Amino acid sequence: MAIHSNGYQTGFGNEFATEALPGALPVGRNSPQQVAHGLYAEQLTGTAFTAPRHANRRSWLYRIRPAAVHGRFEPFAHAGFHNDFGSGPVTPEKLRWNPLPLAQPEQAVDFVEGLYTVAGNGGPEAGTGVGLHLYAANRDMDGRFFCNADGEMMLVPEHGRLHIETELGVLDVEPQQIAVIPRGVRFRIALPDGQARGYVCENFGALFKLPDLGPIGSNGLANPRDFEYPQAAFEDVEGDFELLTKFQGHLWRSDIGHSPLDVVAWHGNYAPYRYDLRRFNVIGSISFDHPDPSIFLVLHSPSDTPGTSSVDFAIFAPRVLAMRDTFRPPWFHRNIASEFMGLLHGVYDAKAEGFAPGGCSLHNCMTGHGPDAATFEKASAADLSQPDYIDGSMAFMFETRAVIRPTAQAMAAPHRQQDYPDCWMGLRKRFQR
Ligand SMILES: O=C(O)Cc1cc(O)ccc1O
Ligand SMILES: [Fe+2]
Repeated sequence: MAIHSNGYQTGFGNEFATEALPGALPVGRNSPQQVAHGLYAEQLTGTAFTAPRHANRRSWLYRIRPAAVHGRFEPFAHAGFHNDFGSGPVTPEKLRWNPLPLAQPEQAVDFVEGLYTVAGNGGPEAGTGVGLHLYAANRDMDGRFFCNADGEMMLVPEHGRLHIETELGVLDVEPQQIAVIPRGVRFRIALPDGQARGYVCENFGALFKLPDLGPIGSNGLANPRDFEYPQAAFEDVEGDFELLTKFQGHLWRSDIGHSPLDVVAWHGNYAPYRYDLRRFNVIGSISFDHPDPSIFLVLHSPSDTPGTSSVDFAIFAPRVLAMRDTFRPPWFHRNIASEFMGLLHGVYDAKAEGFAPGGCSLHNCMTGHGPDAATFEKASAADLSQPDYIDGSMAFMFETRAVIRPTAQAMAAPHRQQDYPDCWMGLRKRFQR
């Protein structure tokens, strides 16, 4: 069973129209008395009906059976994937993890089974915050579909491609590309390389959007036309399938006698999309000093406080550092925001070693951090007459307004680096009167 991509349409949040069978989309109305080809019309809203026009997101789906047609929900156990970020004490310690081990051949694990919750804040009930998860999988979702009613999901592959079949069409992504699947959209993931590993940000707050550019002007950072949305693609298949739904932090299952990937045509602006991080137009200092990493913002979910995001997704992409009389890597700092980082490729410029592709780190609110001792020694003696070319490296950060709470399983994980804080202990006193 596989649905092939019918290609993409471009432009962040555009009003798209796509049909996999000619004539399937109604013209001039959304809900005619009879839809062509005997399809059902169904609306999917991602914002309040009355959200301002510029922020309003909804799509009309023309499908073989409405989404309501499936068996009864019952709880589905998945101990590793949840939104239980706890309410007790949370350590201010600097934390780092080695990559989650790849799924082992003796155990077949699909994308959903392979989800592992590292940390998070807020939750689906609060309607703000994030769930931060990893995945490690080695088999296709077979006869199983997934849907997240708690938030949109940003998938950030680090190893292996993902073939993501959704109700609205297919997204193919490889490491250094991301996919965003809107809240409520049903999907199935196949692994063309047989192995996959990466990160997931589950966004409980406002939908991810592109940042305003202010004095940067009308171009730069992630450009809207580089966001790709699928053309409609469907299957007409019956069988004994399973629909898993994440609802209020827990998984539920129901039988479904047909594939829910049966949307023949759709139109609207609420749809899955992909973006290639290598298309990010990096802007930085061309005189002196290292700017704040907000300059590297790809997408953000705003909070109710102007200028303060619920979550920012920023990337550290290949770039040239030519600043004069400047300590070029990230400075030492303590921030009000909390920072969860991952590495997709290469070496991150603030950490000489120990931060591996597939690994992650957490520096919470006001926790002092910055370059490790080896990076500091190197960069404070570097020859600044030449530019530094940061090539072949891609790191990212989910930065949140609220403190990020690591899960009990992440704190106890064998792949947690217990000695991580030691990487700063070699920063000796340099002071001289
Ligand atoms: O801690 C980090 O490595 C992320 C980071 C990078 C940067 O360039 C400036 C601030 C910051 O938190
Ligand atoms: Fe930081």
